[in-house]
Amino acid sequence: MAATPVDASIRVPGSKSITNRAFVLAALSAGPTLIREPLDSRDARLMLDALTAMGARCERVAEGVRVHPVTTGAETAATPGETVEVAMGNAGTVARFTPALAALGTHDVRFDGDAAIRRRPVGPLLRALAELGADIDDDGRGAPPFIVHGRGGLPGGSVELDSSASSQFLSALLLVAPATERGVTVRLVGSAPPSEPHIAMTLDMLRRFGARPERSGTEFHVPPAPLSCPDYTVEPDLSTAAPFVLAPLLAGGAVRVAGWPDETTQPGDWLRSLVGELGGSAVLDDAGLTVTGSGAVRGADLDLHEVGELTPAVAAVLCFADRPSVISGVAHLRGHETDRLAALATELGALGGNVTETEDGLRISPVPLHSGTFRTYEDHRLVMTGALLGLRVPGVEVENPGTVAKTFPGFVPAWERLVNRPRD
Ligand SMILES: O=C(O)C1=C[C@@H](OP(=O)(O)O)[C@@H](O)[C@H](O)C1
Ligand SMILES: C=C(OP(=O)(O)O)C(=O)O
Repeated sequence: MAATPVDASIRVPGSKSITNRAFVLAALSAGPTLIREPLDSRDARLMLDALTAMGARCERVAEGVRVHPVTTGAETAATPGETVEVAMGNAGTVARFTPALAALGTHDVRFDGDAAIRRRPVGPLLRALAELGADIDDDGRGAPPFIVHGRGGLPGGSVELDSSASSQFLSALLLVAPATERGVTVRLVGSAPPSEPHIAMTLDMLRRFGARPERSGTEFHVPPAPLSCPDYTVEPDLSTAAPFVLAPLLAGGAVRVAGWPDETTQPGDWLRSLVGELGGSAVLDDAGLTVTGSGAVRGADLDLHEVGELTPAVAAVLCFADRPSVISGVAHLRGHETDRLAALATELGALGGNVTETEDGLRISPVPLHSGTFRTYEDHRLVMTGALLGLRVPGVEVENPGTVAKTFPGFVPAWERLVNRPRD
């Protein structure tokens, strides 16, 4: 079916990855940090709640959020001897970045969350933290729920880490490293971590907060350092922008995304080159990013190892390409919000699609799709996938769209404005 061309200007909320790193670094800083244009979503709130439970004070102010660090927190949420509860929801950033902070405090902190987070990998990180001096009780399961017994500090030191299941393990160690007594040296073992831009983001933000991280290939060193960044502005989330940026490829027309940064460590910036490869055009200027498309999509073989979180949106577009496509390098998506490879193969298949799982990705052979329910497994990015499919397939019902609140509570009205634009 020929879709109605889109023509929209949109603004997406702040980056989840930058917001939650900024909150953590602010909580470890010497003084208060004003974080401007932060994301306000389920994952961001879970992060603020976790930091508050561990003694930080987080104030919503007109300009954004002001975080008063753990060290100056007037009161912790718990009385001495009481176990602090941290709810991680299904937020990878909360699950991976906050346990180390609990080691710095003096309480017992119990971490748990949605059923899905109990299935997401965290074992290699917990083992590394224990080697750096954290006292962690996980009954040897390497999964939530687990308790971190705060000992008032983290000695630090050298550790080997297999971060191939998630780059967030490495980011977690690097983020806490300046607050450790001896600093942290991490030597990566096993296959390369995914999401290299997110590692660059961690190093960049550590520098912005005054730390001096060093990297030599697979070895990282962060010496102890006082952190400070009184004023930090969060970039728009370019991965949240993905469905909007890709919409003109499926529907034709144009979408402008305001505030697209000239330079960024966000993986979503790769969308600019992807759009060209799939047959559209993307122009970055003072107005932001403008993407145009004709509704015709070129197939492509794509290694998404570095930008795995974009896979669900990209897979939707490739279902309408002029030839079969292969997505590779993303075996780790089986440990994301849900097993994304299984979910995409199953749900695209349920609409008539020919999508099969490979060892490390998906093979997508374009065939006509039909109406039906697109199940979303409490995964925000699958809601976005279903929305994209709806541009070309009448009668796609996206199950539980509210789950998109993990990163973009306003997604549904924003998408409706894109799709139901007033006619000229
Ligand atoms: O550090 C981060 O903010 C993230 C890293 C990536 O995790 P993985 O390396 O586990 O894919 C990414 O997929 C996730 O959405 C956010
Ligand atoms: C993998 C993702 O999230 P999380 O931060 O929970 O890992 C994602 O947003 O695609």
